[in-house]
Amino acid sequence: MSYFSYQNGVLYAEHVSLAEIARRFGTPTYIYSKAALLDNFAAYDNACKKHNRDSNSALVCYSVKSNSNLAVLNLLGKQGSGFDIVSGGELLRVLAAGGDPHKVIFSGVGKTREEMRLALSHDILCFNVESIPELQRLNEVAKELGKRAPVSLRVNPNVDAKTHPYISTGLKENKFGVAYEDALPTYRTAASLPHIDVAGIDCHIGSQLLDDAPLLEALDKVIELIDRLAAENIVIHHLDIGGGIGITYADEQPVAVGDYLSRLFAKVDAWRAAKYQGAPIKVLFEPGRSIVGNAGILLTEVQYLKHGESKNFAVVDAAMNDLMRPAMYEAWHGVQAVVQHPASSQIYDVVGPVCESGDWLARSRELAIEPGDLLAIMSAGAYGMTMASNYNTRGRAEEVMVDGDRVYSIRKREAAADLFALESIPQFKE
Ligand SMILES: Cc1ncc(COP(=O)(O)O)c(C=O)c1O
Ligand SMILES: N[C@@H](CCCC[NH3+])C(=O)O
Repeated sequence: MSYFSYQNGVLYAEHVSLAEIARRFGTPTYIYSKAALLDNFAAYDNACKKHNRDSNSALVCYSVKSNSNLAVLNLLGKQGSGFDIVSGGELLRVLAAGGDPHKVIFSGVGKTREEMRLALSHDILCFNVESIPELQRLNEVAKELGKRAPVSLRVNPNVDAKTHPYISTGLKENKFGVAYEDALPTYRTAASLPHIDVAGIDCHIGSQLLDDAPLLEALDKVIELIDRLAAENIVIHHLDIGGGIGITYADEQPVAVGDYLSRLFAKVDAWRAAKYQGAPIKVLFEPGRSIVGNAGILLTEVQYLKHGESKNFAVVDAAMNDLMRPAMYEAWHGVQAVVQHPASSQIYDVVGPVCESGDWLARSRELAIEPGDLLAIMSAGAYGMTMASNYNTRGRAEEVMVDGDRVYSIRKREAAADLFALESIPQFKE
């Protein structure tokens, strides 16, 4: 199903015209489709059910960093989703959205004591620990609270995810996880610490993966480790394979979530049957982009058309502070005119008002546009609003959710003037 499509020459989100959204909510505005979010989550959920997994034997822990809007978290939580967090702030957002802390896993290389306390006090499902010093710190903090911390080690399987180097995380040179060779001794340390409970094993090899072969290769390596740990009586109760499945930005053809999960569960089931008399192991997933990426777009208005010496620029009212991906990774996002009209087309770079040459959203696109026209920046639901900043003292975009023929604001626009009002003005003495 297409959640964003043209009807009589106007681009719609589900059954609401983007022109109407701009009129009601202004621009720039992130627009999310509720149906897309539900369908994308269901792709995981249905594949788990198809392979006879219930919530005790499989759990989707949506990766909050990809889109942490409270309405999005609330919607997914109501579908039974757990959450993968990387900060105390993300835990507070999950709680504010009504998410279940017992379904929260905490990833990240730099957890502070305060964040550990917060997570322990809410009895989260598991800490994905990334180093021995972190393990020791967690043991101390759990001791202070009179608790035991459930732990997975994030193992770095040294598998090439074949994605952009900035979003590849499972190689030796990446800062993430414990080296594969060090995993056994690190588990021995974990098992010896009085306030640590070894619960699982975790890996996450990168993002925007189009093929599941590297994920299945990582799974093989994780399985091998679990067997070696079992030989030492260190029992692993869950296996977390991370997130990483990609989406279509241009013409990429990512593996279907259902196919990937089928192959993964087939491997897991065959292994458990061969080595553990069929005793199941719980499988966790940490998807972000594949749930929200194509469920969102960024709506912006053309302010000026500027014809430079060698290029034409469409200056719009969204910028790198709203959508950082093009500036940061030279990421490609589709750009569609909301109203198709007969103006003659030209090749434009779509740029924002921020004072950086890197402030572009799209390059060399053929567009038939005039000042005042609306453009939709496609596939912007993941790592869009969550990576936004107030650079250039710009306010933040509005966010709305479309549900059939209804649309509602899910975050009040923050104008630059609001930012100013938040700060007290310092008094300088002569
Ligand atoms: C630890 C961890 N889990 C899950 C994710 C979500 O990844 P994706 O959005 O590619 O599914 C990320 C981001 O890459 C991550 O770093
Ligand atoms: N922010 C990245 C993905 C990072 C994944 C986090 N480990 C993107 O926009 O593609």
